Amino acid sequence: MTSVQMSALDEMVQQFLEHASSGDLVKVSFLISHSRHLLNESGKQGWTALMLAARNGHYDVVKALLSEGCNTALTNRSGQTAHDIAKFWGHKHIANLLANGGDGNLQVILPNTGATGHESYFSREYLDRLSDKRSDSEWLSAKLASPKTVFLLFYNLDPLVMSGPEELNNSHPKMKLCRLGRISVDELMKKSDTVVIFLGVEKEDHTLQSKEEDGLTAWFALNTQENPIDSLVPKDSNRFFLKGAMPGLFLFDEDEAGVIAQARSVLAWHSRYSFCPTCGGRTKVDEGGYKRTCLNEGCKSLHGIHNTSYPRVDPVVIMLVIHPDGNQCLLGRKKIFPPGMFSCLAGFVEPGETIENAVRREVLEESGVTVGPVQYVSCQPWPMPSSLMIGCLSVAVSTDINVDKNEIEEARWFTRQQVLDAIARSNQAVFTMPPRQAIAHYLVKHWIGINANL
Ligand SMILES: NC(=O)C1=CN([C@@H]2O[C@H](COP(=O)(O)OP(=O)(O)OC[C@H]3O[C@@H](n4cnc5c(N)ncnc54)[C@H](O)[C@@H]3O)[C@@H](O)[C@H]2O)C=CC1
Ligand SMILES: [Mg+2]
Ligand SMILES: [Mg+2]
Ligand SMILES: [Mg+2]
Ligand SMILES: [Zn+2]
Repeated sequence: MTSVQMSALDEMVQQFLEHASSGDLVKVSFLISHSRHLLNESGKQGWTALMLAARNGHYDVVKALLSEGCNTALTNRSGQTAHDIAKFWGHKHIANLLANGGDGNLQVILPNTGATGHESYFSREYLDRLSDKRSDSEWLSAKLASPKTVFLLFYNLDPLVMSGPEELNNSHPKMKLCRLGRISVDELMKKSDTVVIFLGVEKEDHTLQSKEEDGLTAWFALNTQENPIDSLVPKDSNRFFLKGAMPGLFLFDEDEAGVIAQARSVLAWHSRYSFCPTCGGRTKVDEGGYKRTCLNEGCKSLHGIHNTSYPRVDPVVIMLVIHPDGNQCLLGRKKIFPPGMFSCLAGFVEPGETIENAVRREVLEESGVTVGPVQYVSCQPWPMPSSLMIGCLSVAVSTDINVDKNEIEEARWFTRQQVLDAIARSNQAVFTMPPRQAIAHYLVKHWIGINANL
């Protein structure tokens, strides 16, 4: 090698080390992609790029160097590894990343155990779904005729309710579902456009009464296209259809919220899928309302398993993104949110996508922030119309925000103190939280709980 070539190489090493030291991820990545041998090169006093990035707290550069497979065991002339250096200079997340070979943030910022067992609003299973009875038409007919059976009525997906005696949040009356008997819905059951679905049986009611009667109290839900209030018997002026999903559906107790989540999602599916999605033919309702079977004998949907024949559930990821410093979180607001409210970012999982990748993609699309580790926390059925909100915590590896204005009006990093102020609704609060019934509210509180121990 000539001295000219030597000096060109030295210069490249020098530049590479400088970019690592100043945290220029783009240039570091570019140089590695052209000259991988640079990864473990050292400069003055035996300092490598990894050590320099660790010294100056450049998390994303350290992460990139690790992912390229750089040697973490190298020491400088003082005998320090990059891990020793990060620890010494107080860069806790980088020290942890180096100690754990790439996923260190999980230990520092996220709790050791992911799933919390938290019960979200809309998630309580008040009824036993008894899915094996859905295909037992004799049993279903007996239950539909029984005076003990409970019928819930929906008109265009709005539930029939009565105002409860208690007040919620001082502004909204608490709602109760009207539990109708067979006689009240007799006329409606005869109408061809009324959809009836079997919800399940009351759980605590399993005592066998006689050989003919199993003693189970069954619940069904009906949806009608025309306002049936005048045909209900007996007349009761306290009953009304609760219009719109928000905030109406948040006003029930936890038992009824769970029943509504199940009933409304299945009824919404029927109202949107009256015809066969495969051939456009007419369908009939089967399996207690949990299947629509195509009436066209030649239809492909009659052979094999077809998800078009069953009620759909759309998975949505909803995530609280934590800043690499562990003390801020990323929240965004859509135009339709009430003024001042910020919430977790969320988005539909796409076909062929993992939960983790959906979290990373949606956060990047909506805010421009890159996410590293992702951890599942808790989930929530969301019957508007039929999503499953999959709640995650995740850790950002970049911090610049670049909002996609089509989806989000604004996104910001909020400090722990700002979040605490918002939860406490203090005068200092710079934003308002989503309501307690939304999983976003829980995710934020969950993070605050974790951080309190840091
Ligand atoms: N429980 C909670 O705390 C929160 C719940 N949400 C819910 O999460 C859901 C998804 O959040 P977004 O930000 O709207 O998702 P998103 O960020 O994926 O954007 C929504 C857009 O994606 C498209 N899209 C893709 N797949 C879709 C599907 N299966 N159904 C409908 N649209 C689909 C549509 O163009 C839609 O406008 C919404 O239904 C929203 O109500 C959102 C925030 C908080
Ligand atoms: Mg999106
Ligand atoms: Mg979104
Ligand atoms: Mg999306
Ligand atoms: Zn068909």
